[in-house]
Amino acid sequence: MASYPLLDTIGDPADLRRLDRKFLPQLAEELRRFIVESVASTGGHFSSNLGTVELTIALHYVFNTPEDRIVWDVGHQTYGHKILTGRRAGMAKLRQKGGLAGFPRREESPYDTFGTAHSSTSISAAIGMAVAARAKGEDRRAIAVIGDGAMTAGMAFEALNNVKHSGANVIVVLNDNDMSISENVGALNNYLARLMSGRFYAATKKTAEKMLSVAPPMKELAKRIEEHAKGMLTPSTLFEEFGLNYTGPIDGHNLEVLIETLGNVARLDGPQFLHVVTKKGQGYKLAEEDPITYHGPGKFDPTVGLVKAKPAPEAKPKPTYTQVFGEWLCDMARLDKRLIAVTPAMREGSGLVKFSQDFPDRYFDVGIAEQHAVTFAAGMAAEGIKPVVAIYSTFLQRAYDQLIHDVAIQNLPVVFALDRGGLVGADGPTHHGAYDLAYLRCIPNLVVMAPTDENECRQMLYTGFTHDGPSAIRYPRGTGPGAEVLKSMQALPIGRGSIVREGKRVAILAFGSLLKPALDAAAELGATVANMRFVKPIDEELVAKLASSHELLVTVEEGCVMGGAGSAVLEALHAGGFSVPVIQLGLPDVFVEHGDPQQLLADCGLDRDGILKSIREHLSRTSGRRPGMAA
Ligand SMILES: Cc1ncc(C[n+]2csc(CCOP(=O)(O)OP(=O)(O)O)c2C)c(N)n1
Ligand SMILES: CC(=O)[C@@H](O)[C@H](O)COP(=O)(O)O
Ligand SMILES: [Mg+2]
Repeated sequence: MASYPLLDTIGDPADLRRLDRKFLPQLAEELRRFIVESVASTGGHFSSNLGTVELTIALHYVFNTPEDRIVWDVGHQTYGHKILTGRRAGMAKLRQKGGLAGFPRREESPYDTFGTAHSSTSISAAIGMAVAARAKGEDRRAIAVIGDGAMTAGMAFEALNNVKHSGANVIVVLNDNDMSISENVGALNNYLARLMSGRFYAATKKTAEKMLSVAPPMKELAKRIEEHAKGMLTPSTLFEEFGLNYTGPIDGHNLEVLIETLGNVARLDGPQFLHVVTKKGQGYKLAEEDPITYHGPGKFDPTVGLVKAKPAPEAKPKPTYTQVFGEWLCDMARLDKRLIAVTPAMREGSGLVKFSQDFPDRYFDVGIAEQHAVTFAAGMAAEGIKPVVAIYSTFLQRAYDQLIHDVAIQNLPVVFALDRGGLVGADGPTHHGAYDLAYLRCIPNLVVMAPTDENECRQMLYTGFTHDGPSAIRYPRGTGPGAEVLKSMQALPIGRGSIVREGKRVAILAFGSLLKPALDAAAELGATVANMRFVKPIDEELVAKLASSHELLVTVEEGCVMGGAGSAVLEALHAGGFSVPVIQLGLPDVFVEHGDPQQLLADCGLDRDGILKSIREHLSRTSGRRPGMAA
């Protein structure tokens, strides 16, 4: 049984701050070891958490948390923070139903000062907290801890642009590990590399070690670090142009330097920018060597590391929808030279690794910059290119105006390959693709498709690509029902669904991934089932046909009921003058928590039993019979 003698004594940061500094390296070793053991047993974000062990300890050691507010950007790197703030036991149920969230949540702890998970919000929030403290006459600091990947988003620069003007005394700590999920990209990344590899970093590191070796009184040390750091920075850095006092870069794994420098920075007036250099995966060799694979692994044996699951020889492994997309993209690129793929920093998650290798000149990772990704694609489409934007449903929310203003109004042929449509599971409410059917179908010119299986996904991607206007194909995280994926590609008739099961009295109109439970429920009821395929344009003819021949229509979608695909059916019925009763099944008007996706679907009544229950309760209510009786 692993032992953590020092970590066992830390119930909260006050305990940490009572520790003599000489014990902090041991605490870091125990915390890092605990993170390895715990995350290997539950799965979760791994390499980013190993990289922030010392930084987390130093932040809680120097600042009077939770009175001083730490805002973690993205927040996937906060397991150490959660462990040191009294939630170590909760790590056993990390990202499981009823367990700890994988990101900071205000309702989870007073130390989680701001809910994050979508990147690049921390500086804005910290400025807000600093201005609030000043307005309330409270003496507290607000510290944003942001990664170099998160720094590539426009929102981070909107905040930097405002910080001096706001008068907010924020401290921005850049956790620079030269990685996003993939390798970080863009000019800022190169700039940071120059700051890191130039004379600044080497000199600071050497000086700090020299200073520490003579161990002068701390006050003297702090003063000399500050002078030295100051003295080096002849050319002002980009961050000083924004009005922040830049310090660094410093070694983010050296607790002494971190504590001294943070303490020093904390005492300086005006907005501060501390550049900290860390290694993603620090302390676990396999993650240090491959921080991408170890960014968000499932469960694994830490003594062995992640091993590729060997499928049983006879079993043909089911491809994920992401893999179906990635394969289609390469096939389509070979057929049409106009195709260019764009991703906002999600190469692996969106299935673009192979495409990036096979078509490097037609592959663009724009960094965490969804707004730029969409309008960049629109610019290409305006010039006859056929861009495919691979983007998670939840992250497209960041570029909603660009979708409308730059793509749809101009009716430009951009294909949105919307991965993670529906409930994603462990990442929870910030990442569920819950709203895309609603937020997409109200946009004119946009064709919105939801495949019911892997082959239909491929055909819909082709349909979107050959359509002369914008289109979105939304598919869920993970695998589908296991349909054979035909290599041939056939464009589907736009706006056409079809009846896939003939029945009577009740007709279930299924959209996307929930066709399977709909069919299972229909088999029990003798109901009709339609695969609607298109959320927009909705197949009004099919809706009218079903309304004219059934007593009850049931719409089923893995998306919010409010404004979703079912609402499109209601609108079609109303326009056609039908008054047939309709049950709309989908995600409820609440933020669905994190947990196992199948369990979450069942909790939302979107599995076979849930669909059956809703229909039977309706029928018994309307026919005066008790729930539970056969329809
Ligand atoms: C708006 C948004 N887009 C994409 C993501 C997906 N994402 C999560 S972490 C990450 C990389 C973050 O890099 P960095 O800030 O450097 O943190 P590190 O993982 O290196 O610690 C990305 C792209 C996100 N969380 N939010
Ligand atoms: C923190 C973050 O936003 C990403 O790491 C996200 O968790 C990836 O999600 P998938 O695991 O679905 O690719
Ligand atoms: Mg990084």
